[in-house]
Amino acid sequence: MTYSVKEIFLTLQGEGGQAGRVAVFCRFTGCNLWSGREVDRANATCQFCDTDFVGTDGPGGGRFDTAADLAQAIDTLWPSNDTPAPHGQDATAGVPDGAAHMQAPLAQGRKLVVFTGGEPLLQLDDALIEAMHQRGFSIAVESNGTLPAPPGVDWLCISPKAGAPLVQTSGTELKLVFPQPGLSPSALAMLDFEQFWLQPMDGPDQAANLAAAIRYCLAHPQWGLSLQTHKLTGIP
Ligand SMILES: C[S@@+](CC[C@H](N)C(=O)[O-])C[C@H]1O[C@@H](n2cnc3c(N)ncnc32)[C@H](O)[C@@H]1O
Ligand SMILES: Nc1nc2[nH]cc(C(=O)O)c2c(=O)[nH]1
Ligand code: SF4
Ligand SMILES: [Mg+2]
Repeated sequence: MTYSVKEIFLTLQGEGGQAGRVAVFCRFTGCNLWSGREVDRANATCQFCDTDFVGTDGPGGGRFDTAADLAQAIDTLWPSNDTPAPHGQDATAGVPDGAAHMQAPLAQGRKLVVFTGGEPLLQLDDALIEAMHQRGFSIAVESNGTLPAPPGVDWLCISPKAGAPLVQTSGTELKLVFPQPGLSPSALAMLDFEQFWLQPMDGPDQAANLAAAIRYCLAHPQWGLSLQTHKLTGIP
């Protein structure tokens, strides 16, 4: 399996229930709901995408022939931690990388990779999940929910899109870009997720979308507000 990757970068998770956490982002090339070309946007199933996922020319991007090669490239970006943690505790001290996933999967301080795209479930497979776990990473995924998630994902974020079939109806967090004509939060509220977020649609109507999302959350407390904090802070 060859993996096609737009970019790999270290940043803070900007969105959802893990906002603020340090993570390596691996952005796969390609999506099943839009070609990524501006000439195709108006006819795409998903028309509001804020991301360039075309090609392999971003920082750290490229084609990786094996899961081991891609896992190594991702691991290289995790900051080497030579500063002792408080109280002499290191979350991973004495834990061989191969056994690190026996710890609480999302424990703070653990290595974290976020697979996104494009649509990561077009490429993420068992071999890559195994290779990341072997290196001590917890695995988060940002998906549009049109494809089934493989087992072993530690944090699964599903962001459904109006007009696209929702196949993956369970996960950790459901993060709905809001508003989307034809896809009401009430149609998703009974699905099997631990957290429910409204994320205001970025674009020309961002201010109105933010106000509408806040109003909806205040009236429907099952839902919380997810801000794209990386855009507020100016980080990738
Ligand atoms: C670029 S997508 C890639 C992952 C996957 N294809 C998906 O759609 O979930 C990453 C996240 O950004 C969200 N997103 C994309 N465009 C957005 C926009 N204009 N405003 C707010 N969120 C957006 C998506 O819904 C998704 O949660
Ligand atoms: N900082 C940061 N957080 C993010 N959370 C989801 C993102 C994505 O594009 O999938 C994203 C992103 O692009 N940057
Ligand atoms: S599904 Fe995700 S990556 Fe694909 S076009 Fe929509 S927001 Fe962008
Ligand atoms: Mg993004």
